[in-house]
Parts: sequence; structure tokens; C-alpha cells
Amino acid sequence: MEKCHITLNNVNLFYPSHIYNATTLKQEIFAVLKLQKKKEKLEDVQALKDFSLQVKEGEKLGIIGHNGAGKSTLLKTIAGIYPIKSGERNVKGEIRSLFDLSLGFDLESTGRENIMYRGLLLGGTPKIVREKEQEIIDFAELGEFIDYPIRSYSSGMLVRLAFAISTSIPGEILLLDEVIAAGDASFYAKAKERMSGLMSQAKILVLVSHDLNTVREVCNRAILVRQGRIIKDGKPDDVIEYYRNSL
Ligand SMILES: Nc1ncnc2c1ncn2[C@@H]1O[C@H](COP(=O)(O)OP(=O)(O)OP(=O)(O)O)[C@@H](O)[C@H]1O
Repeated sequence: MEKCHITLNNVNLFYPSHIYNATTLKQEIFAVLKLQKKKEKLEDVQALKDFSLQVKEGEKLGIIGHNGAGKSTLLKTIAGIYPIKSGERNVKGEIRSLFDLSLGFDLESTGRENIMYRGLLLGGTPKIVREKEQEIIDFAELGEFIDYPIRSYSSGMLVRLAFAISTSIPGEILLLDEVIAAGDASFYAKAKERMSGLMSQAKILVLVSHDLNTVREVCNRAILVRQGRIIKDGKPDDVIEYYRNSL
């Protein structure tokens, strides 16, 4: 059987500027009346430039770099969320993304219904999701609120539910963005423990983090990204030292 891998070859990814270039009626009128300068046209943002990366089974890859370097974009590209303009993306293995945790939640539906929707989206069958349901409710500590529409949840309750669902179905490739700020201190400790379990089970881990110590502890490979390109690839200690020296 083919092993899990992530392959990106010469990937170019742009954020289109037309969203920001649109002018409102108010801006048009103000420009005509010369009360405001006409808006300058913004260029598309190229977030990944001829980006090539291979990640093999057994690798735990840390992605480090400055704000705006392209780290989150890279993670979302691996997840297949963003369409690439050119190049090749080839991923073998079941992906579990632990970012945008509440993506796909329906606010009018109850917690219990959302467990089913999200569970199916994560690749579970109705039977598997039903089997996991109680464990998810217990982990999220939602009690009777599980049968209330999630519109009535506090932000912490929502994060706990999202985290409990997203981590209930294991995946072969685990994509993580930063530390997950999940609920209060006691929940955070529980969440951290669950994360460690998931990370050790995953066949491939890709972790974006500003916490260099976490990268050093968890990863066996690191890349430093700057302006949409890899500028250093190697052992976490070496890449972190290079990054620190370049600050
Ligand atoms: N939705 C978007 N629309 C337009 N440009 C974007 C969008 N998201 C990111 N960008 C741009 O793409 C580039 C890479 O952003 P990205 O979020 O991948 O960086 P990052 O390394 O994850 O940053 P941070 O450490 O601050 O989270 C930046 O120039 C950013 O301004």
C-alpha cells in the first residue's frame, strides 16, 4: 500500500484583490464630488511562490517564520482549502485539520445535531459518529446544553464542542495551526493531553507555531518560511538557530 505523503511541486497561490478593489456607491459619489481620492487599485497577493515541499510518513514538520510569511496559507493549501493557481498538490492520507474548528457549524441546530454534521464532514459514518457522540459530549462538558441550538452557547462552549468533535475521529495527517485556545484553564490542560495523543498517533504532523520550544519538542523536521518561500529546511535545532540569527 502507498504510504502517506504530502507533495507540493512549484505551487503558486494568489489571494485575489478584486474583493478589496470593489468600490462602494458612497466611495464612488465621494470620488466624483472630490471629497475623497479615488481608491488605488490593489495587486493580488502572492502568498506562495514556486513552493515545493515533500513530507514523508514519520515526519513531524514544524513551520516557522514571521507574521505574513505564508505559514497558514501553506497549511490550508496542504488541506486543499485554497485553489492553487499553478503547480501540483498531491496528498495521500486521511487529513485531519485542527484550524477553523467551527467551520461548517449550523448555529440554528443543536449541539447534538452539529456533532453528526461535523462528524460526517470529517469522514465518519453515521454509525461511527453515533458511537462517539457521548464521549464528545462528555469531553466538551456541555451537559444538557447539548440539546440547545448552538446559537445559545458562549464562545468557550463552542470552542470546546468544536475541539471535541474535531479530535474525536483520528486522521493519518494532522494539520495544526498554533496552540488551540480551547476554553478555560482546566479544559486547556485536558485539550493539551488529547492533542499529544493525536500527535503521537498521526503518521504525518504539520504544525504551524510561533512557539519555537514547541516545535523543538514535538517536531523532527522544520522549515523556515519567508515571503512565500522556504529559506531553510532541516533539523528543528538547526532551523531555529538560523531563524534566531536572522532576527
Ligand atoms: N484572506 C486573505 N486575503 C488576502 N491576503 C491574504 C489573506 N490571508 C492572508 N493573506 C496574505 O497572504 C500572506 C501570507 O499570509 P499568512 O496568513 O499565510 O501568513 P502567516 O505566516 O500565517 O502569518 P501569521 O504568523 O501572522 O499568522 C500575507 O501577505 C497576508 O497578507
